[in-house]
Amino acid sequence: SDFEKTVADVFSEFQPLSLFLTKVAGIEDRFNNTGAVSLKDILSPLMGTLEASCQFNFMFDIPWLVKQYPKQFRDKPMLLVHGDQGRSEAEMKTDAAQFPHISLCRAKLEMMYGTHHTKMMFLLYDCGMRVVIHTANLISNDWHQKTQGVWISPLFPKLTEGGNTSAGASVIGDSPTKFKRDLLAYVQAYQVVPLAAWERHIRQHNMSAASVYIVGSVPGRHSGDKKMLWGHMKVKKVLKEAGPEHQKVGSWPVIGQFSSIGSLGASMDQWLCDEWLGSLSQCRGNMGTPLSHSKLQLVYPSKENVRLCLEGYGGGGCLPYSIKTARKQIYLNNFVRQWRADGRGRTEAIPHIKTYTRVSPDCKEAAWFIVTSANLSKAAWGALEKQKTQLMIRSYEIGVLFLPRHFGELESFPVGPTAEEVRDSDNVMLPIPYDLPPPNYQKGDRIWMWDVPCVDLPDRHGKKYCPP
Ligand SMILES: O=C(O)c1c[nH]c2c(Br)cccc2c1=O
Repeated sequence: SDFEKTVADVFSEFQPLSLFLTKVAGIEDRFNNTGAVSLKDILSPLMGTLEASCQFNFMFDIPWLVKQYPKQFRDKPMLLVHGDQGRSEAEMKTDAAQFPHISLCRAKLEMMYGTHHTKMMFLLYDCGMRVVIHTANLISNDWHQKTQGVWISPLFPKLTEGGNTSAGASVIGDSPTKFKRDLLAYVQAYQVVPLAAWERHIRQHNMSAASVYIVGSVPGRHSGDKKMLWGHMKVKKVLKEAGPEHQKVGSWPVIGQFSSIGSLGASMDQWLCDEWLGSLSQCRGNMGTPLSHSKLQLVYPSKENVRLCLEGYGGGGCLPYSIKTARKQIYLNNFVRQWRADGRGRTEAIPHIKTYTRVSPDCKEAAWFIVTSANLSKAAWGALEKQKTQLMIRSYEIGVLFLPRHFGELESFPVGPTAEEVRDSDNVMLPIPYDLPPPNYQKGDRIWMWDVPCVDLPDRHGKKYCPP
């Protein structure tokens, strides 16, 4: 029965996609016992005997983070990769100073408004290493009552012959999706000394079992063939080369789901529908016919979704969409859908997860799926400049793209509305985090903005919302 399941059981039940949600306090056990992990689960000795780890993230509570490691691993070297500058970097150094096994590495952020959003773990074991790509900050609140996504890699064994074998251009021990090549390119883009050791660890492991694509973003103005390496242009490239056929999926809707929205331009045709949707609606054999913007659905919590969530209005604190930005892009109201996740028991767990997918009109199949740190913003996905010759990205982001062809020559993923169906299915099934189709906003409801008071109706704790 469920209560005896270990994290090793939970992990093996959800292969080969290995796509999990985080556990949520206060919901029925069945929604946490299958297809869901905590940070302690991920770091458990049952997943491997840790020698060292590297944590990429945006927000860190270092004393809390240390306590998530099992006691026997609490002195193993840990590198924290962050983007903090000035005072917040000083605070981080103070927090880290009390832990001799922790060192810090600041990612360069030379583009205005760029952030180090990437949420990734490198876990080096005595017998191999694992990569975890997820959406949660390393603070207690992000792992308590929110919906977060986690992809956990297979255990990558150490390469036998001669270790790092930097065989010139090609990479030894890579997968059909070039996971290792692209992960190395991402790590190398930081150009910081502390990551050189982790680059070597990656080189020394056989990652041929990785069946997902890396979709990363690194700050900069990327041109030439580097233009297709990052952000939405990487997605476009992969979908064009290896995505499902246009005649099968060409009319399917594209669904974006995220926890924040950037300034996307005065009209939908400037970036959202031409450039960004143009990349995410790519498929093999596509003759360039753009997807009608009536097929774009954007899942982002409404005010009522926040009011009724487990955390009450406070849950909106991680949905930093400002009225200043919202009033410049009212066209978004035509695309937004509610967050509802009854199938996973998480309708009331605010979505900090970010996912992007393309599903059939009957909601039974998915053409592809992405879980990533990237919200709906130009800073994260990139914006083409100079007559589309360069892709300008402000932030570090990372995610993974699942294509059906790498999971048994499938043409599409059957969609699993509940974790039990995915667990019990004999064939590959996509554990979709939210209900399909995403419901429209109700009349009188509005998009959540974190700087707009809510004084008409109280939340479940009887509180109103009066932002500072
Ligand atoms: O990378 C992330 O996950 C996040 C980035 N920026 C945020 C702001 Br600004 C305000 C509140 C929450 C977040 C957040 O969660």
